[in-house]
Amino acid sequence: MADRLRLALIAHDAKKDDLVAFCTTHANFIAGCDIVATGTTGGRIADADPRFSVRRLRSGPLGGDQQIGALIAEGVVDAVIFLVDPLTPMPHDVDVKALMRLAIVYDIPIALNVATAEIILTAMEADGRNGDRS
Ligand SMILES: O=C(CO)COP(=O)(O)O
Repeated sequence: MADRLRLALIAHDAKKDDLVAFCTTHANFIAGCDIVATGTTGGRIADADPRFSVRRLRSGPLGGDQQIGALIAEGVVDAVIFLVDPLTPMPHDVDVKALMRLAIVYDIPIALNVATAEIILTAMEADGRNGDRS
C-alpha cells in the first residue's frame, strides 16, 4: 500500500458544508492524505486548509464521478468519501451509481455519509494510514 492514503472526496451541493467541516475536524489526518476530488468539491476542500493536497478533476455532472471511477479501476484510490444528497434528483445519477458500483467491484471502502466516514478514518488511523512518512 502507498505510504500516504489516497483518498477520493466528493460531496453533492447540499453536503459540501458537511464535507468541509469533516475535513476541518480531521485536518491533521486529511493533510497527510493525497486527495483527489471532483471539481467544485475539491475547490472547497483546498480553500479550507492550505495544507490539504488536492487534485481536482472535472465537476461531477461533467464527468468527475466517472474520472474517480476510472482511478478506482486503476487501483490508485484507497478509500472514497462521497457525501450524497438523497433528497435531490441528479441529472448525472447514472455516473454516481457507476462510481459506487466500481467501489464495490474493487472492494474499496466507500462512505456515503458522515457517520461511515468517521468509522473509515478511525480505522485508517488505527492502521497507521495517515501522515506523510516519506
Ligand atoms: O456532482 C458531484 C458528484 O456527483 C460533485 O461534483 P462537484 O464536486 O463538482 O460539485
